[in-house]
Amino acid sequence: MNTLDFEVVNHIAYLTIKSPPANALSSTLLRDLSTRLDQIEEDISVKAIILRGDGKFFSAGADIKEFTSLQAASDYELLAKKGQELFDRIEHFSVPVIAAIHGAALGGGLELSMACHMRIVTENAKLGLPELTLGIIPGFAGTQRLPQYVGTAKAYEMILSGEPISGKEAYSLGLANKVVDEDMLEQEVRQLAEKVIIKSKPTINHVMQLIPFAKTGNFASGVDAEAKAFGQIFGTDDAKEGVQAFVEKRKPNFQDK
Ligand SMILES: C/C=C/C(=O)SCCNC(=O)CCNC(=O)[C@H](O)C(C)(C)COP(=O)(O)OP(=O)(O)OC[C@H]1O[C@@H](n2cnc3c(N)ncnc32)[C@H](O)[C@@H]1OP(=O)(O)O
Repeated sequence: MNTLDFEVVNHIAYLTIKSPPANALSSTLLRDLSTRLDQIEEDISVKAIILRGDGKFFSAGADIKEFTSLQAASDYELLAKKGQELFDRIEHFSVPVIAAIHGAALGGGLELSMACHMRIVTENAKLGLPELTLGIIPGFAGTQRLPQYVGTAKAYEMILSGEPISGKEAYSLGLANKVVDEDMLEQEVRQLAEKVIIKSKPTINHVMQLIPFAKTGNFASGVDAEAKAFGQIFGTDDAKEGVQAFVEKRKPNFQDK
């Protein structure tokens, strides 16, 4: 798989988009990403994923050059559906994905990062949905996810003007969890992942299932699922260990079961 580098180190899967010059999201890259997710799902040791871009950018979006090979409206619709399904899979993945954004996350690149669970950005990164500038519209769920993060007024402005915002502004709007200097990005993202991987895997998995209920606005179903999961988690060895460790004033030793 040439479009993505992949390695697992200390419970963290590193997925690095490697598709020069702009890390455009070609159909090959999207397929490779899906295959890597399959692989990660099989690897019970993985407790966090870091998604990043090699070279100058995180990703400049869908591969504009590939668009010229498509003809019918149904071909474009299928392309959008495939991207949407993959990003939906990421949003509902059982392991958290942290996007490390530098350079640019534009169009499909921003849409991909918005499907991730957390984003750390560099101050000068450009984040935007410039599709209208190309005479097209966002197709990988950008019209739906962007307002969830920045509110509808800012989403209208960003999509209709086509102008990107900086990493600094993305953080101030709540689109990013943290803004950092470019030379600190790798370290900051790893430190966040390290805070996740010391947790018990069943607790991570439950949270990953529960938070998406909040996004769909289905509060009643969400709290119902939360209560069931809360009941289940108390049957695990790690819950017993975590509570016991608190009482004994020591750090827990989780076994991920
Ligand atoms: C459903 C989803 C839809 C979409 O995502 S539509 C795509 C939305 N994205 C965009 O419109 C972004 C387009 N790209 C840019 O605005 C700029 O580029 C950048 C800001 C990312 C970088 O600007 P700079 O540093 O000046 O570099 P450069 O010379 O423009 O680009 C370097 C090379 O990268 C190719 N490239 C850039 N973006 C894409 C892309 N999205 N798809 C395919 N190729 C891309 C260029 O053509 C060029 O290539 P060469 O060196 O061969 O001329």
